[in-house]
Parts: sequence; structure tokens; C-alpha cells
Amino acid sequence: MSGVFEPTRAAGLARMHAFVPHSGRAYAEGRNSDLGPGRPSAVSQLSPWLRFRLLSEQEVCAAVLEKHSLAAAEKYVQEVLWRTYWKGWLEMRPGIWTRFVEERDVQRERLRNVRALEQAEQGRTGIEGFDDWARELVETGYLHNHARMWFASIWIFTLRLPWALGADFFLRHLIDADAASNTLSWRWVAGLQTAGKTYLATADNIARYTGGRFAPKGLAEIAEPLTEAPVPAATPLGEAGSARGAPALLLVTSDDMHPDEALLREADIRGTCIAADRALLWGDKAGAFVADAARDMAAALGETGKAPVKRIDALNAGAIVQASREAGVKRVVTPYAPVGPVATRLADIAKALEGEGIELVQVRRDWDETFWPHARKGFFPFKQHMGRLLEDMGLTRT
Ligand SMILES: Cc1cc2nc3c(=O)[nH]c(=O)nc-3n(C[C@H](O)[C@H](O)[C@H](O)COP(=O)(O)OP(=O)(O)OC[C@H]3O[C@@H](n4cnc5c(N)ncnc54)[C@H](O)[C@@H]3O)c2cc1C
Repeated sequence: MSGVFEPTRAAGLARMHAFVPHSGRAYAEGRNSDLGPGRPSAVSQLSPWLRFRLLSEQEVCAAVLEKHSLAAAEKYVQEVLWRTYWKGWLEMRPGIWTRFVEERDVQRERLRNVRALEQAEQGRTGIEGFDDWARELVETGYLHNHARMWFASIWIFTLRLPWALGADFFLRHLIDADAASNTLSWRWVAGLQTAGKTYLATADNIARYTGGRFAPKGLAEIAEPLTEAPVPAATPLGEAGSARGAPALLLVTSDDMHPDEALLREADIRGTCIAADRALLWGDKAGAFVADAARDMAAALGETGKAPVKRIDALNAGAIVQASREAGVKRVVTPYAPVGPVATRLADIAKALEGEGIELVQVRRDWDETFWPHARKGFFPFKQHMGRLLEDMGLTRT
């Protein structure tokens, strides 16, 4: 797969279809290797489209399972489900996101103007591989999963920098920057997510899976888990709303840019408002991806001519009230926003809309309703449900 991320659903679909034939054995055997940017790779590089839901986990798994049995494509489906798992896990422990944001802010202040941090971010530590990945990330907005693991491990255990600042560096540069996948993966490397279990990057492993490109010297030889206050128990998932009901404005946010067919079928949509708010993303590359995707989507929806389509750059109550008035509705329906900046903003907007007599309804996808409740503990128990749930959804062949 090539490393260029064209921010349209059509480009995501084309990449998905091109990848499907390789999602079985080729993926399972080759997925850990990272031969470098622009070099052949066994991974799909679908993450930017999945992150903003220009493609859904369900349709990617369906396309893969249409071609392969679950046994043949288990590795790939399982990786897609890691994303679903992290989303569900954080949804039931929103305080872990807040904890990250607070920790990041404290550490930012503490390490202001610290050279070691600057050198790490600029790829000037002298550590082979690490410096290359830092620059690759900034230049391309993407890193292979194994490179993300090595990088995070070296950041935490060799350079001894705060994990929350590493997670922040990733958020500011990855196109696929995601509150759940990024925060929880960094926590996992640090030994916070699975208590006591860390990820230690070694020169041998790096040399093996980079085709001998890098064999860094002086890496930490032990990875003592970091510690923190106990993680709160999972809280039940909040109630999601229904698309059915009075005529509504459809609000599209960067967390789900291609609303589910079921939502579109069930809601009585009188107008669409697409919000591409850069302030709710962390980096320029993600911001540009979303802005272009919003333009593409507005053009596509405009062509169908079913209801007026409007694009806004700032997701705020004033803009939504105005768009609701223009559509002549007292109800706004939007795909559910998982824990992160969009969800926080929507919570504030909902309160302001209430004052105007406008209801804001967030609708969860079947996929999330099906899988998220099983993300209460570790990935292993979550995975045990995978075959049955995929079968219940009609995605596996019998
Ligand atoms: C420290 C660290 C930070 C990360 N930050 C992010 C992030 O901000 N956003 C993000 O989408 N992923 C993140 N990941 C997960 C993973 O690295 C990327 O999803 C993956 O590399 C994307 O490349 P791909 O599409 O080619 O993956 P493929 O291997 O082709 O996998 C297909 C899809 O499955 C999902 N996926 C695969 N592996 C994982 C995983 N380990 N965790 C969660 N989802 C996964 C992604 O949506 C991916 O597009 C992070 C991993 C680590 C170790």
C-alpha cells in the first residue's frame, strides 16, 4: 500500500478494495515488518479513513470476510477490533481521558524548554530508528504500528520522557490521531493499561522487522512499569438516542463523517450541517484531511439534492441553532461522538440547544452497540466474543 492519504471516501473505498485480497495470510505474515516509507508493506494503511469513519469498521470487516473465512483473516479482523475495543474501553472509563489531558498539561509546563524533549520531537537524539520515525511522523502523518510501539517504548524507557508528552506528540502529528487508540496504546506500552505489563523495544527486534535498516545501540534493557492511581471500574455505557422522530437537522462531525445508512434511513432529515472544526483535532495534517473530506462530502450530498447542505468551520451552539432554524426543525441528529474533544463540545452544545428548545440526539452505530459493552476488561476476554458477534451481525460465512 502506498502512504498517500487522499481525504475522500472514494479513495478509502478504493484502498480497501485493493487491500482485501491481501488481508488473509499475506497480512498475518507480513504485518509486523516496517521496511520504511514508500516501501512495500503488508498493512492496509486504512487508519485515517477508519479514524474519521469515512469507512466504518463494519464495512471493512464485511469486505474482508466476504472474500476470506474468519480463520483466514482473523489477524486483520482482530486488529480492526483493537480499535473498537479501545473505543469501548475508554467510553466506559471517560476519566482516563481526562487524566491524560491533565497529565499532559502538567508535564508540558514542567518540561517547557527542556532540550531532551525538543531533541526527541525533532529526531535529534542520536538513536538510530527513533530519530527517523520522529521525522517520518512529522513529514507523513503516519507510522507503522510496530514503529509506534518501538518509538513509544524508547521515549518512555530509554529517554525517560513523560509518556503523556509522547502521546501528545503523536496526537499533534498523526492523521489518524485518536483519543482512545493513541492514549490507551501509550498507556499499554508504559505498563499502565495492563497493570505491570510493559513493552520493551530491543535492537534485535527492530533490526529484524525493519529489514536491517536500524539496529539502535544503548536502548533500555528493562522496562519497569509506570504507576498511577487505580483505574476506576467501568461505568455502564450511556443511553444512545434513536434517529426516528420529528424532522431533524443532520449534524456531521469529524468523529463520523459518513453517517450510517440506518441513521439516514430512519431520520427525517431536512438539512445537513457538516462541521470540520480544526480546534477539535490536534494537528494540521488531521485538520487538513478532515477539511477536505468535509468539502468532498458536502459536494456529494449537494448533488443528491435531497436537503440543503451547509459546511461550518467551528462547531458551536450558535451555528447549530442557525442551521436548525434554516432547516425549520427543533431536533438535531448526529452520529454518536465517542470520548474526546468532539464529545466534550457536543455536551456543551446540547445544554445551549436545550435553552432554545432544540433537542440534540446522538445515535450509536450497531457495531458499537454490539461490541463496546464487551470492552469492560482486557482484550483477550473481548476477543472471545468476536466470532459469535460477527456471526450474529451476518458478517461471517457458515
Ligand atoms: C503508541 C501507539 C499509538 C497509536 N495511536 C493510534 C492513533 O492515534 N490512531 C489510530 O488509529 N491507531 C493508533 N495506534 C494503533 C495502530 O498503530 C494504527 O491503527 C495502525 O498502525 C494504523 O495502520 P494501518 O491502517 O496500516 O493498520 P492495519 O494493520 O492495516 O490495521 C487495520 C486497522 O485496524 C486498526 N488497528 C490496527 N492495529 C491497531 C491497534 N494496535 N490499536 C488500535 N487499532 C488498530 C486501525 O484502525 C487500522 O487502520 C497506535 C499504536 C501505538 C502502539
